[in-house]
Amino acid sequence: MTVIATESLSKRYPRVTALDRLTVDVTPGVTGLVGANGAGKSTLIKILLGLAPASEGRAAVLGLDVATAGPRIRSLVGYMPEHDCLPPDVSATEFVVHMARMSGLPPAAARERTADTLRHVGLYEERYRPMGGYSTGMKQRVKLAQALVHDPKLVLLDEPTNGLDPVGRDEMLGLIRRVWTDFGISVLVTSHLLGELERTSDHIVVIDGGKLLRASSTSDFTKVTGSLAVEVTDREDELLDLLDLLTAAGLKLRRSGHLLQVDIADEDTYDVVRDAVAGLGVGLVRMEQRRHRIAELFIDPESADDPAGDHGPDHDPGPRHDPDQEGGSSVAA
Ligand SMILES: Nc1ncnc2c1ncn2[C@@H]1O[C@H](COP(=O)(O)OP(=O)(O)OP(=O)(O)O)[C@@H](O)[C@H]1O
Repeated sequence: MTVIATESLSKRYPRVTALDRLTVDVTPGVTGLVGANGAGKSTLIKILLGLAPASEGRAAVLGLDVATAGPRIRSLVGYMPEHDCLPPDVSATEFVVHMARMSGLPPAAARERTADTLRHVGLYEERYRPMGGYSTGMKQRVKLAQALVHDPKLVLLDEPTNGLDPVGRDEMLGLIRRVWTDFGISVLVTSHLLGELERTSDHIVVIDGGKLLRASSTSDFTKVTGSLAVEVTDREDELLDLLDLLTAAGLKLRRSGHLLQVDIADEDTYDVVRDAVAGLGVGLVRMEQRRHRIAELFIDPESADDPAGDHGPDHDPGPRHDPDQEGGSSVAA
């Protein structure tokens, strides 16, 4: 069963091709749509809601054709827009009740569902105050609540973690995960940060320049690109002992000079490597988890015989560190 299916979907503006023959299926659960700014994420969402026509190709949401069934789709789907769009003089309760009424809920049901969804997103006393005085995190929560209030089958969340600090981002990602696990509402969530979507999503779709780069389950995704870089001091005998021990422990690894790149099989991999290093008394220079880089998404692991060779010890820039976005690896250049 698919909740979203697109077939050779294109959207051309006079100067830009925002979507370029995108064919992708999204199944129930949480799906992360990741791409740099301008990759075409918001354009895709607008087409899926039936708010913008495609230039070519087809798309269906919950089995409904976006070209003909826009109003029906919008009654079954919740949408959280990217930008700040909340009226400052209105309280969260008033606003979400209004959105529920717009979706066709009768007054009593609208009030009840509003209270439930605002509770779910963690807004309590503040819900009666004008939203102009809210923090970014509170505004994002109200935007999530209004997307959920009419009990949709699917929600489309456009950059819900935008502008949040690391704690706020983790809380938002936790809420999003629970939209699926607690309520069974499927989620398509966009971000330019691959790392944060990996933790939240069952599936990941990566687009770049409007084209599909990759679509797979998150576990396949991390299996392919997750690796530990282990750099040891230049004692060849120690290095060989470590290689033997890790291979005997069933780990897959590649060697490039004094750098071992160990595929992360599961959460125990780190401990196995650490214990082996400690047990042998090998001099360890560094050990760190390689973050994803968008370039790596192009590498087919079956055909790349020595990925470590591309990023040898002298060239490996190490994990991408984005000071604003701690904990996530950015796919933006
Ligand atoms: N109405 C429009 N008219 C012309 N060009 C547009 C329009 N909307 C989007 N674009 C262009 O289409 C491309 C894709 O934009 P889109 O907003 O879908 O990207 P995005 O992945 O959502 O990025 P962001 O996170 O920055 O919004 C961009 O080059 C953008 O400038």
